[in-house]
Amino acid sequence: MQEVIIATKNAGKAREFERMFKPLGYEVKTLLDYPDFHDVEETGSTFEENAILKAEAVSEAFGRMVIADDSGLIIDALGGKPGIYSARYAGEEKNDQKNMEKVLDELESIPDHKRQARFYCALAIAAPGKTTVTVAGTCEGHILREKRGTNGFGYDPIFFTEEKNKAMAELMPEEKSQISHRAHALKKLEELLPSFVTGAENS
Ligand SMILES: O=c1[nH]c(=O)c2ncn([C@@H]3O[C@H](COP(=O)(O)OP(=O)(O)OP(=O)(O)O)[C@@H](O)[C@H]3O)c2[nH]1
Ligand SMILES: [Mg+2]
Repeated sequence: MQEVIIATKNAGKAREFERMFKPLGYEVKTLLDYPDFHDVEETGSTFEENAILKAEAVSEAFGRMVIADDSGLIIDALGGKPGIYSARYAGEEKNDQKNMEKVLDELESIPDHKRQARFYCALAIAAPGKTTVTVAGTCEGHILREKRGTNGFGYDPIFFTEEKNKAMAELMPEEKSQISHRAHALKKLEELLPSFVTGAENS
């Protein structure tokens, strides 16, 4: 089986990529398999810039094809926040529960019809000697008034998808992998993958 390295330390993302790559014939490795690998600073001002920073840093270190995901939640009533700061919205320690509480507090006075939001995912693919490419996907919905469901990660319990008529955290993993921002972005990346394989991916 071919191996693909995803430059992430986020266990929720890692699970979703494992599920989505399996039918494509790729075994997923992430930075959770290489816990000593340093954190790549996300100093970009867009999702795409941060995805490129992560993919290129890890690709250079491993000499291999690497994919990185930079993603987040964009809430219209908050002028696009938390956006690229989604992981650390309530503080440096990256706490999903505190992030959701902060969003719910900030939206308390916002009526139901003004709670539109979307998840955004930029994927960057980098390989030695190749020009890095990015693709993106989105998933539309709105922010609930309280948490629902226990699946997924991040803001999934407060994000309602009209497409499934459920909170994201109420979806089975295979359902989220049909409609998510990450799934839509990966669909676009799929056809580019073969041209990035370096040969070192065959395990
Ligand atoms: O409910 C959610 N469902 C999702 O499907 C989702 N995708 C992204 N997010 C949020 O956006 C941050 C990414 O920030 P991010 O791209 O910097 O990743 P991260 O710092 O968690 O890990 P890494 O990949 O950088 O190692 C995450 O932590 C989450 O808060 C999501 N929330
Ligand atoms: Mg990050």
